[in-house]
Amino acid sequence: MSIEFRGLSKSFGGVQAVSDLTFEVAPGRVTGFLGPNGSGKTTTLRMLMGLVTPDAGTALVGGRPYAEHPHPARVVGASLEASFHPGRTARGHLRTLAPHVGVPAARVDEVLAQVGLSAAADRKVGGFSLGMRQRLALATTLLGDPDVLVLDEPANGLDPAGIIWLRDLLRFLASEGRTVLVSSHVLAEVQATVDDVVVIAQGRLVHASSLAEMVRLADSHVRVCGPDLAALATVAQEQGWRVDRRGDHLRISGASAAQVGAAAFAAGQAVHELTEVGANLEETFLQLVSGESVAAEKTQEVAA
Ligand SMILES: Nc1ncnc2c1ncn2[C@@H]1O[C@H](COP(=O)(O)OP(=O)(O)OP(=O)(O)O)[C@@H](O)[C@H]1O
Repeated sequence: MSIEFRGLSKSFGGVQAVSDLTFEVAPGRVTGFLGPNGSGKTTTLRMLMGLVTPDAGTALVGGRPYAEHPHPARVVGASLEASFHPGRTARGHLRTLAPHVGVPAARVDEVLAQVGLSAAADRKVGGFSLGMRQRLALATTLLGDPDVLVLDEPANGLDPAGIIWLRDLLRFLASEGRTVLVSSHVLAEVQATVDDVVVIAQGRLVHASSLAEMVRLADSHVRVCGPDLAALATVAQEQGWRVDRRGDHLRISGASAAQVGAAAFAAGQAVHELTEVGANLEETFLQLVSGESVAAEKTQEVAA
């Protein structure tokens, strides 16, 4: 079940929170919805869930507005409005929700186990850490076994082990064919989790692609040195890789260090240095959201 945003706009007083936003979120993949603080992520997700009325445009899940699904909570699990009564236990909180979602009480213990909260099931939520609250919020979204998960900053408050756990869970849920949309203001936080990225700034779309394509945009390359740079350049060009000569080394794009090393070895060319220079994704992300022209031009190339 895909999510579709078409020409979505919303302003609050004089503030244009979301402006003519159009993008799609595919099933079976984890999509990162990224943008700096105040860029309009939460407002967009709230419009998807029918909590805010757009000034223009549509936000559809599986081809219709969220509220028009016969059992909406069985279709979309969203962590936007997660609030817990501090005096209630984790199990009690989920048991209260179960009838509204339309699932039997037995489902509660399943989702508590899924998020690693079985041992804390009968503890009061008021005493929960931020990470435990995040897990409970996730349990809430999973209650209706929905096809679509919409998670607002789910990694907030999780420790490193918790972040790895969340990554594995989200990847598993996507592998089951679910649509997983995860908002974050830090690309690095979701980089290892997401398949696709949607970046917004000041309410506008600035980039939408697979993560792989964004890595290409970030221009990762292999740095190679050797006694005969001209011969090494010819070897790389024959493989169809892009080669730039930079002083005492070559910068080769479109290949891994292993591929460059193997090609040089096959051609009998000595290599003195072979370094894979990782894509600086965070820098690309910051360029995108600050609207720097270089990144914008590159984005248009990708879009074309
Ligand atoms: N109910 C509201 N009334 C007035 N202004 C609002 C309201 N909701 C959002 N805004 C404004 O709209 C803009 C976008 O806010 P939004 O919360 O959607 O951003 P965000 O990308 O989710 O930010 P963050 O990462 O900080 O959560 C901000 O300028 C915010 O102040």
